Amino acid sequence: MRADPRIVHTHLFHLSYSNLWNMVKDISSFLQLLEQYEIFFISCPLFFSLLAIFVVVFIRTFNTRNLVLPPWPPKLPIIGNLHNIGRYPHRSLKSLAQRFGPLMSLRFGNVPVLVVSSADAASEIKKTHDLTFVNRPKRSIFQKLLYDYKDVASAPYGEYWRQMRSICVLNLLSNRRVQSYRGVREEETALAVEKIEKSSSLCSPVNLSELFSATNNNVICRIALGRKYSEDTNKFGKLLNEFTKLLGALDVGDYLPWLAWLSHVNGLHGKAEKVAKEFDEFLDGVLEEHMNRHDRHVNDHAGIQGEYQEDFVDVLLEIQRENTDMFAAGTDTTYAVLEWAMTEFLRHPKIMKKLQNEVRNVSAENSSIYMHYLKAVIKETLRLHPPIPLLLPTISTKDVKLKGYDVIQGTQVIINAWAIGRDPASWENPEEFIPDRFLDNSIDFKGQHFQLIPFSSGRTCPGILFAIAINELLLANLVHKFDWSLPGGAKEKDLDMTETVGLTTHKKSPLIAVENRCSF
Ligand code: HEM
Repeated sequence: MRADPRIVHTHLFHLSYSNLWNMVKDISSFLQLLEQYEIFFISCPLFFSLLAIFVVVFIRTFNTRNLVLPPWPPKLPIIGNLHNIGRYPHRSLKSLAQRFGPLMSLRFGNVPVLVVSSADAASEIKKTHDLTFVNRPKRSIFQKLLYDYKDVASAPYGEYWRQMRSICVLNLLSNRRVQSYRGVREEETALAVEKIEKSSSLCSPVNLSELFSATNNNVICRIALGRKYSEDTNKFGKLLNEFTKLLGALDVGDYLPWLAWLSHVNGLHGKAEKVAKEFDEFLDGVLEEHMNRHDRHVNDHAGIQGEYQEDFVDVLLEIQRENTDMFAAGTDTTYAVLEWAMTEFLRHPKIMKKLQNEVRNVSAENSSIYMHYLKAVIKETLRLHPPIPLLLPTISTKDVKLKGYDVIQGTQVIINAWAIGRDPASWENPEEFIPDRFLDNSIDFKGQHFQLIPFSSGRTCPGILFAIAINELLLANLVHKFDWSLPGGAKEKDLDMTETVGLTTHKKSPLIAVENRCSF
């Protein structure tokens, strides 16, 4: 099918007065965004002289090919559509897609970008053209933080990635492995419940965000690194936090290589190098501890099966150390689900009651099989609040036709899972939190149903089972043992739903709740 000839890419600018005004607004939000990354000084005269030179180069570059590109919003010289990203890219891109369609062509600096905002289009990318879009774009921050793209998440598709990925899936995150971590999950959940009981006995509010993050960190550290690092909780937690924040930071040099120096001047690269070094030192300590433990075990138990239990690092030690950092991907994302689920419960007490009825009536042995409503609640939370709303970007390795449009080699692909989860074409009352919508169908998040892809599809997340196991257990325990309310008699509508900025989205202000009897 031939696409609408009106969108043939022959003109550079289509500016009406109204979209000129929108652009002015967008540019001011772009400047705010830059300010956030401390590069507000780009307004220096040097920048504007370079700008003039590149306007000419830009226009020449764009007018060379006659391609049928997906519809696009107006672009600015040099920066293209970088000003359209806004503070919350998943929200800004959804609004743009409502005007320009589920396949939208943008340009971030020099880089062509395809934004995908419907289940149907995502399925084309992830199913039909999976191999064309399986690679990740190179990003200098990833290079600095992820051992020159050696970790599973950023490694280029190929033999090395396949090996790392299969180690992950078979040895660390398989169903059998995840089952074997059950004891750790249960112990840490019991400790979390104990903490809440203590606070409740004094009628003190509970900082649920902090509790979820700490419990999840403890579970992951015990499984991944062999022990808790709670004595270093603040240090390790802060480091992880900075690590994930940096992964989501906008590095202008990735899109405009001639401006790469800005990230040196504004300290972004310096920060990345510092965090990478600190992470490295932390992991050195973990590895040394493991090697000593392993040697001691071999000496003490020569040939006898002892209590020594292999953790992730032991397995990874046999291969390479670079992959330990993938747990940064697991911590932040997993606890975000708990935080948003509890937030939605506090806004929808009837839903919390319905889940309580279910968990209070199911026996412990059957719990994971029969808790249909709990599973529905988790799906609904992932639909409305996917922890990585734009998934991880990929890049096309060759020119390809997609629904009649040209996608050129080197195009970065952003799949807006957040927008897809709220698409009225797939969901009735898409903005409402209604777990019941999952009770009479088999829609799941494992990558087969493209209307719900918080873990992506194709090159999907290998940590799904791991994440769901801890989420189900902690959530079930929290509503089984306690009745929750907002502190000080606050109403549901008072709950602040503002999100954090970055690769993963959390609630910006911590979620504080109290037991019902202490709410006034
Ligand atoms: C609710 C929790 C989680 C969510 C929503 C999530 C989501 C994602 C997403 C969207 C991707 C990118 C897939 C793509 O677009 O290509 C990803 C990749 C990945 N995740 Fe997760 N994740 C979660 C938990 C975990 C956990 C617990 C682990 C490990 C313990 C983990 C390890 C990884 C790894 C290693 C990758 C890279 C896979 C590859 O590129 O081959 N994730 N995850």
